[in-house]
Amino acid sequence: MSLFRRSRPPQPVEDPAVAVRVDDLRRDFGSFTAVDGISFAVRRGEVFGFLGPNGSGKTTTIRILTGSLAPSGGQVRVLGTDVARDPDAIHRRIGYMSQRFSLFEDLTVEENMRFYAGVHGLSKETYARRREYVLDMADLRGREGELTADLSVGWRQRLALGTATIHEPELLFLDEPTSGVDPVARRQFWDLLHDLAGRGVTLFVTTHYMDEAANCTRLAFMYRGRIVADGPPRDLVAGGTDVLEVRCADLDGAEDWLDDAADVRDVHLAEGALRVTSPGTDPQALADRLRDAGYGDAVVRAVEPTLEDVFVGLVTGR
Ligand SMILES: Nc1ncnc2c1ncn2[C@@H]1O[C@H](COP(=O)(O)OP(=O)(O)OP(=O)(O)O)[C@@H](O)[C@H]1O
Repeated sequence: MSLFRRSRPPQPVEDPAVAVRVDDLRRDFGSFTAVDGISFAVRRGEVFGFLGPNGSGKTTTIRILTGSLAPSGGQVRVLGTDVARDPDAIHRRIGYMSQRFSLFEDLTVEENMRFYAGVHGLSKETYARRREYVLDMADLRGREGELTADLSVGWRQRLALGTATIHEPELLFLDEPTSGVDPVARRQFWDLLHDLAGRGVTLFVTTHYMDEAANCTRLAFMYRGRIVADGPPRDLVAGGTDVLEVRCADLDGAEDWLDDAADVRDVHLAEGALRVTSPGTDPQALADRLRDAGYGDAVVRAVEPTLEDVFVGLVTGR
């Protein structure tokens, strides 16, 4: 054993307003690179949406940020702490809610809350106070003794949020927290998230739902291990290429025809019209081509892109 402590490289002075800072993060699984040199920062108080198709590297990134997986390269600082050096220091200050809710189905509501209070070492007094908060927040008062398995998905989801925040974390990671939940429960859940954000909790959320993405203050979009777009939702939409909307009687036929057109990146049906991603294509020129192809009644106009259009454009353009 050396008598001298090995000197560590000096740590950068962290901006206290930054909750998460990721620099050139990389994670390989064998010869496969799941996270390919990403960099971004999340400011305290933000509702940060981390988006991307299945397999793009979101969960891998969250596992690294929460200290449960080691990175292959790069730096990660969470709440000013180097996660790789001191994972325990951040565990007390962060919360994590996965899409599987991490609840014990054969325990009651009360027992689940008490279990997570124990995991985080809450005192009796703190637990008594937090228990009241969770019961009110999750609308579970009177159901303390019910088996978790008997609760509806929406209630289980709110209980999972309560157990993930029982220790009052400063930063909460939510990995697809609303998958499999009906639209009403999803909206109620987002109300709870906004309430948490209003109390100063930084939220780091992954979701597949674009309406939820629009609730975030900032978004990063992952694709094949890289961040391909980053910014407030409004800026991302404003920076997107216009989408062409096509209306005609035979939408199925027109969709097939457009699918085969070389300059069309994406076409899909939404709300009774076709939305066509085809950067640089003039609406009138497309209407003429559709008419020549036998869709004489086609009306084409340029419309504002939605977030979904922007991301479809990013993915199909690669
Ligand atoms: N332990 C592992 N061993 C090998 N490959 C892995 C491992 N974990 C993840 N991967 C691969 O890394 C890629 C990224 O996975 P990850 O779960 O991070 O994606 P994701 O964006 O979270 O997707 P989803 O939305 O489906 O959860 C996938 O191709 C996945 O198969």
